[in-house]
Amino acid sequence: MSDTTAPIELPVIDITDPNDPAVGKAMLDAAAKYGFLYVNSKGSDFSVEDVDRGFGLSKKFFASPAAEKETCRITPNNRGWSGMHTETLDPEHQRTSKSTNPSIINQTQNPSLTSPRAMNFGDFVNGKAQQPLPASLTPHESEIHDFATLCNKTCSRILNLLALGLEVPQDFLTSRHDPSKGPTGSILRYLYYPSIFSPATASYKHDKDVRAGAHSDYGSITLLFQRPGQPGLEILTPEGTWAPVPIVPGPQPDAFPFPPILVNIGDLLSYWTDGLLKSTVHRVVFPLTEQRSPNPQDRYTLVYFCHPVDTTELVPVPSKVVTEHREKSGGVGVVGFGGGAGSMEPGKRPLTAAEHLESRLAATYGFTKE
Ligand SMILES: O=C(O)CCC(=O)C(=O)O
Ligand SMILES: [Fe+2]
Repeated sequence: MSDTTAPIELPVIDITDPNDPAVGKAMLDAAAKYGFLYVNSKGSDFSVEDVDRGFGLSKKFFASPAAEKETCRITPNNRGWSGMHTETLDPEHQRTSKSTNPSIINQTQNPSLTSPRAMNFGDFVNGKAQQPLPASLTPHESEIHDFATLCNKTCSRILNLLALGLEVPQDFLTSRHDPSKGPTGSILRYLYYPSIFSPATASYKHDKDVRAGAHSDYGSITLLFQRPGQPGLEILTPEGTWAPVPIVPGPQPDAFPFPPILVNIGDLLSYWTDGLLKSTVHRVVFPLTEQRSPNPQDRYTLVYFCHPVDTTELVPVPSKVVTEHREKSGGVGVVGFGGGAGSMEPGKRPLTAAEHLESRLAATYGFTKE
């Protein structure tokens, strides 16, 4: 299942009008077929400057001294900085050696492991981060908060359109993702992947090593901002091959003010819709095209993982589209992690969003709640 095939062609959806049922249908179809789609940057809530500023802050952070980053090392609430070797996204394949013993690969001191450098920001309260910020970012707290707020606004458009496609009350999803109603698991994340030519990764091979192991995301939807000339994302197709996702789709790269925002469905929304919406496995590699480029670049991405308010109960979505899917697929099968919301046992209370997230984080970081 490790062949890399032709790049995948995903639809680009214009979300300027979040109340257009035809757009809602197109959004739902893409989410059900691929689990991935692009949102046209033109109809999003972001200006070119907003996105440039976000990438500028990320670069500033990753260029700052390690001792400064250490002051905000990642904690069990998933906030903070992780250098290499903290995440175990896909322990089977995330290695350079041929060893197949996961207990060896899983050791954080194993120098052959690679994982992205990341900085995670959780909810802001009244514009204030609820976590230590490093010296490089303390003067920029309000800009980081503004970026996260824009992400949440764009997610609201997308969730509104998905609700239209699902034919449920239009605010069914947005009202459950409103951070003013309480803490959420949402995370804004800066990511940095050195190019295969950088000293940190020079011994790596494009066909053996990955920059971020195969995984699915945990939340409802994820926004991914990418820069031209910094490819690497691949998604697992239903045929079991890896398909690269172009940064700018289509024949006219200049058609967009900045590269379209890549959106994908996470495990929670897949669980909530009994697998109708797909939480597609993806990974980040050192692409061959990039290695052959005369000017190979490090890859920086900005990611926003949108989660519901923690206390949201993941009751079955009251959607006839979901019900039809459930009936057609012969009941709820294995959906993400722990079955689907529709397989709730009588008399048992539904899982909350916070419980769903906790179970996924425990699997990735080995964190367990006391
Ligand atoms: O940086 C990327 O391209 C993807 C990141 C990603 O998949 C993640 O952080 O979950
Ligand atoms: Fe991901």
